[in-house]
Amino acid sequence: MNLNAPLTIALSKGRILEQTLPLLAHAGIAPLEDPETSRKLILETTHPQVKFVIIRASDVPTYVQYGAADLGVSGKDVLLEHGGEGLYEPLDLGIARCRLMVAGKPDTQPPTSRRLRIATKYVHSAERYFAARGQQVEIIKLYGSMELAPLVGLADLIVDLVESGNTLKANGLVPLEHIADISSRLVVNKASWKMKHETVNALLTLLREAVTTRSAG
Ligand SMILES: Nc1ncnc2c1ncn2[C@@H]1O[C@H](COP(=O)(O)OP(=O)(O)OP(=O)(O)O)[C@@H](O)[C@H]1O
Ligand SMILES: O=P(O)(O)OC[C@H]1O[C@H](OP(=O)(O)OP(=O)(O)O)[C@H](O)[C@@H]1O
Repeated sequence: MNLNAPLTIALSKGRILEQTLPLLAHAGIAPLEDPETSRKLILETTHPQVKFVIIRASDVPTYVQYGAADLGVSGKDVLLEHGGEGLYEPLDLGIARCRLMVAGKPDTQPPTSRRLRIATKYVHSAERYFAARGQQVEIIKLYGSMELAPLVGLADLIVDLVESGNTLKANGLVPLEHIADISSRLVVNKASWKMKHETVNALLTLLREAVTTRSAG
């Protein structure tokens, strides 16, 4: 790929990196070191104009919003929380697919003397969802292991990601309501989109092609 401007791409370790690397490989871009084992946070790639920055999944929109990275790959769950300011979201990569759901114990009854308590990492999505239904709830912000909250009486329900349902099942919980289908998106800094349009567009075309080829295969 012929790029006439340098590009920084923000990626997070784990499933996003694992599933994005084959798509980037289609564009001739591969890291020079294994990002899963390297301690480096900035990685050179096989393309002299492209580097990766390796950050937490929930930090990707922030790096891209402020232009510290031109592009990034971010779960729609994270983008819904971030709000999408300063970003374009031109391509659904169709990876890291799951659902954002309300879940709880199968016999959950709404409390009579207080508001329903919802434990979640997804505060904004949960607030929007229950507000749209006219339900007054108390949101309890957690950073992980949401499934524990209903088991120990911290919350009545949780809002979390569900893929196979195994995590819920292992903890005696059931999915109750579907909030949103989630997949990872290519995000682009708005200024980079304008200033480096030709370069960003060249990469976007190749990634779109990789996504289409993979879906067909
Ligand atoms: N079980 C799952 N199946 C499929 N996709 C998932 C699953 N869990 C999370 N995802 C998607 O993958 C993205 C990255 O998840 P990952 O577990 O790598 O990071 P994280 O631990 O949620 O993020 P952070 O480190 O910022 O807290 C999520 O934002 C979501 O879009
Ligand atoms: O329905 P399942 O297939 O069980 O997947 C759902 C689980 O996956 C995610 O956690 P993950 O495994 O990514 O751990 P993390 O939240 O610590 O990153 C999510 O937070 C759920 O706990």
